[in-house]
Amino acid sequence: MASSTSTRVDLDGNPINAITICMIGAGGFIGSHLCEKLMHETSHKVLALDVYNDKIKHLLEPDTLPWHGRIQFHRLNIKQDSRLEGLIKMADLTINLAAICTPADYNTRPLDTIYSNFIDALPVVKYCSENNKRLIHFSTCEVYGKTIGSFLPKDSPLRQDPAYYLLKEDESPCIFGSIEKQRWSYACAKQLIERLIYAEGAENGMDFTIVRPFNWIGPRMDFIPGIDGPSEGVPRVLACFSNNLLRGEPLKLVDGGQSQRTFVYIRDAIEAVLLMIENPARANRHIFNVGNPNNEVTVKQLAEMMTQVYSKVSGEPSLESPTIDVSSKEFYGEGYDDSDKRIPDMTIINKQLGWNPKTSLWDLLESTLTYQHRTYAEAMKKVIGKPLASKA
Ligand SMILES: NC(=O)c1ccc[n+]([C@@H]2O[C@H](COP(=O)([O-])OP(=O)(O)OC[C@H]3O[C@@H](n4cnc5c(N)ncnc54)[C@H](O)[C@@H]3O)[C@@H](O)[C@H]2O)c1
Ligand SMILES: O=c1ccn([C@@H]2O[C@H](COP(=O)(O)OP(=O)(O)O[C@H]3OC[C@@H](O)[C@H](O)[C@H]3O)[C@@H](O)[C@H]2O)c(=O)[nH]1
Repeated sequence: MASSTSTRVDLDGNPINAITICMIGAGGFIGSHLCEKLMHETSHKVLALDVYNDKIKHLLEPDTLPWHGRIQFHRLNIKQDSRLEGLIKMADLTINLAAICTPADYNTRPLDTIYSNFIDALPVVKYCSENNKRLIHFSTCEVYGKTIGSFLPKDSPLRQDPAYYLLKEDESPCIFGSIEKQRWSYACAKQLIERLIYAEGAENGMDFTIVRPFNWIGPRMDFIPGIDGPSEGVPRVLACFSNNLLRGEPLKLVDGGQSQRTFVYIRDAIEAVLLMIENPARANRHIFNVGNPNNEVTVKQLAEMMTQVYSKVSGEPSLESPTIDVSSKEFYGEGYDDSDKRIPDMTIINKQLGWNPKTSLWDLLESTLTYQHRTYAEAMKKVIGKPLASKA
């Protein structure tokens, strides 16, 4: 149930007034969690824009929901829809989440990736700037690319020095591979739109906040191939590994699974976004890393942990050989490349918003894989036509 605005205050003790938010890409993974949070815990209104609404249907129907009238879905493609400017004008704040953001697309559909992450975001920035509207734009940790340390010899002690790997919003360079490594089409398009937004702030006084998510994961992320997405589709790693576990097949480790990632629970990350929404004076003109530096693993370790957790929550024994190595060329095709290591520096978000993530990797995997099992195990059983062991 929404709490009344008079009882909620911002970080400086001022009452929070209800606003209208134009959320583009509201039907996706992050958007669905943000809409849920806004409906359950605030009095803000949401104009939810997307081409799909499956992940927010539970918030839109039936009319008897306590937040009825505070969320309105507009099915539109921002590539070509004259309603966009009007909807941005109706709102106090625009949040842009719309993007192609699955690595399997970056090297195989580089044009769509660049158009989606740069060209299609241009009118959103323009309408916000021209109409003096605040913009929260979703960028990515991928704008950092590779760490400086990755260019040092493998046995160099400097690789252990945070100066060579810690990713800082206001200091770290953006290091991408060569143009034929089309993996970087996404990071490069995101970097250019960040620079454009920053320039709108500097030259035209636009109020903006840029978010750089570091591998946010949780329920409703992407799709399970052959169940609620194309059988030949390749989602992000959480859904790829969930799919393997649901099918009882080995998890595929791209190039041995040696890349490192830090994973943050979606619910923790959404807390950070709500702080940005409700504390504009502290969030405007800032770029924020949002991740959990304490949850670092190699992809191989992630696979091992997910195998253990899934066995616990499903009651099914794990395979004798739970993982299998696959080359990146075989898995993603020509032009794939990878970020070696991603640890967010938390100084700026701590200082401006006092935010810290709370959930350990084990705990977030336990709640997420419980959701995956509950949501997909029965459907998967039908697809692969073999009965699953019931939970002991
Ligand atoms: N999830 C993460 O860990 C992560 C990490 C880094 C960056 N990001 C960024 O956060 C944003 C949201 O990511 P997500 O994980 O929720 O992805 P998602 O794919 O689940 O959500 C994106 C949504 O945007 C919509 N969309 C795309 N193009 C559109 C268009 N032309 N018109 C209307 N709607 C359109 C899609 O239908 C989808 O529902 C993206 O910008 C992504 O680059 C996410
Ligand atoms: O089945 C798989 C899937 C993925 N992987 C590996 O797992 C790692 C993570 O892959 P993900 O698909 O989650 O995507 P990445 O972390 O590389 O990029 C993501 O980062 C931030 C966002 O901008 C995007 O959501 C996406 O680009 C990569 O090293 C990838 O090669 C596997 O080893 N096996």
